[in-house]
Amino acid sequence: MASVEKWVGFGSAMAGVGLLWSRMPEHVHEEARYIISSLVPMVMSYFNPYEQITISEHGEERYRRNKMFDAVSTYLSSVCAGGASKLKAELRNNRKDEPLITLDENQEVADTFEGARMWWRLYPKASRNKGVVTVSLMPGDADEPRCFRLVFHRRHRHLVLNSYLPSVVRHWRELTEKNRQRRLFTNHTKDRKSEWTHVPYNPPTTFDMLAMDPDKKYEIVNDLTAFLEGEDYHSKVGKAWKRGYLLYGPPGTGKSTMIGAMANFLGYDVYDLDLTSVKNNADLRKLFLDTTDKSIIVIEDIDAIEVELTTKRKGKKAANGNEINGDNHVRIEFSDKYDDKGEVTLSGLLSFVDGLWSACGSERIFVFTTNHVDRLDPALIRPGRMDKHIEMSYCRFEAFKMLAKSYLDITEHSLFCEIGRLLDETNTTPADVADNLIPRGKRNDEISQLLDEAPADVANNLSLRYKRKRDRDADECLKGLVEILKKARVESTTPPIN
Ligand SMILES: Nc1ncnc2c1ncn2[C@@H]1O[C@H](COP(=O)(O)OP(=O)(O)OP(=O)(O)O)[C@@H](O)[C@H]1O
Ligand SMILES: [Mg+2]
Repeated sequence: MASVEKWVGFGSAMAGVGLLWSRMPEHVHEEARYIISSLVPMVMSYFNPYEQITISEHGEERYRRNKMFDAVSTYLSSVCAGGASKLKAELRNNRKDEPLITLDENQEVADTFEGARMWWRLYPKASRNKGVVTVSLMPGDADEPRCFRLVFHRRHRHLVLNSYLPSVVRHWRELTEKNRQRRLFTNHTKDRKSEWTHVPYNPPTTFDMLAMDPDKKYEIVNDLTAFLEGEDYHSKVGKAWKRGYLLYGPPGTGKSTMIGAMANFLGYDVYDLDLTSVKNNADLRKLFLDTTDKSIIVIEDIDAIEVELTTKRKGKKAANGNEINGDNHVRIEFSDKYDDKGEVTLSGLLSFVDGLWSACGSERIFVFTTNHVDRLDPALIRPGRMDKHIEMSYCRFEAFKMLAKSYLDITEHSLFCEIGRLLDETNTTPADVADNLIPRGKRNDEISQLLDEAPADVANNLSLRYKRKRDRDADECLKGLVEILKKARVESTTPPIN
């Protein structure tokens, strides 16, 4: 009975409120509605202990990709996609045959971080105005982009914002760095503007395969390692984090091969700058500013580039006394100022190597190559400008042994002594030696791959045959090399007939 009375009382109270509401003026209604609508979420959140963070595929500027979205996507693929029942697979454009596994839309996965449980869900693209036809000039403008939603208990808010999300980003950076497809850029002119285009870049050479004096190689690898770890050092001494290498030596001694080995060692992209298609210093500056950090900027055959440069000191002499101006090879000349209207100047180029503009961007390696170091303008090679001058020289015995290991898979042979002597008496390039170490028929590295993949009994048999073939190849190639070296020795000692 008491409860019926209570309900009757509640009903008449509500009727009273309704009467009061109907007598209120319209503007009071508006205000009351506003207060109620802002109170509802507060009340809801009081009872709902979960909070959420939305990470949209596009940032505030709608056409810029939100890197946090990519970070989460990569993180979830590697860390907790295994818990989801629907995944997507995609093959990336690099040499690895591993598909990239990502979370499918509307899938939820759970993750645990420092004991806190969180849930991720990928929401698909949604139409912004359901049932309304929108006309947009921009593709995708009518859609809400895809987004990840992270839900967690509010007591973990601090942990999520200060530790969990930063760790997701860190994880993403490490993974992308490891799996990144390296690129080879080159500049060209389009609509009278210089720009970079690129192709995937997987240089085949590593420092192990590079045939050169082992001490010199060790020194270069050490130098690059110190560079990689040099962030603190460079900021402590106030130097831009960059390094310049000048590689010089005759054709075929491995200068370009060394650049590939450097790119492999550092994991950097390579920008191959063709100065002849750069109009002026302003163009050059734009190209430099368009390069990314962690890159090698290469100018090959710098002595041979006929860049018509604005000259303030015509008739200047190079270190060897050659007249630079008018010389067939070197037309890089001095300008004391930047010349944006005219053409590329040496000072314009050097301002990026160690001038004002060199501080823009970090972790850059500059590599200049030349066949004629003596023809270069002294300004280009003065001490401190190019940090290291590396001579790539003719093939001697130590370098030959590295080539024999890479090409023939041998570390000793009865002809080694004779070859060593002949190499000392002739000036043969590693390219020429390497040319003579290529066996006919199936290549040895292909065979050793077959060996890896074959079942044990087949492999044993193959292995014997492989060793016999390798020895035959080595005999044949080394005998051929001896003949070639003997011929080269005779030619080098015979005076030319006038
Ligand atoms: N030091 C070396 N170690 C291993 N292979 C080498 C070496 N030098 C040359 N080669 C082989 O010879 C080929 C030509 O060498 P590379 O293009 O690096 O010479 P380069 O010094 O850049 O010549 P150029 O001055 O003409 O540009 C390479 O593809 C490589 O196979
Ligand atoms: Mg080269």
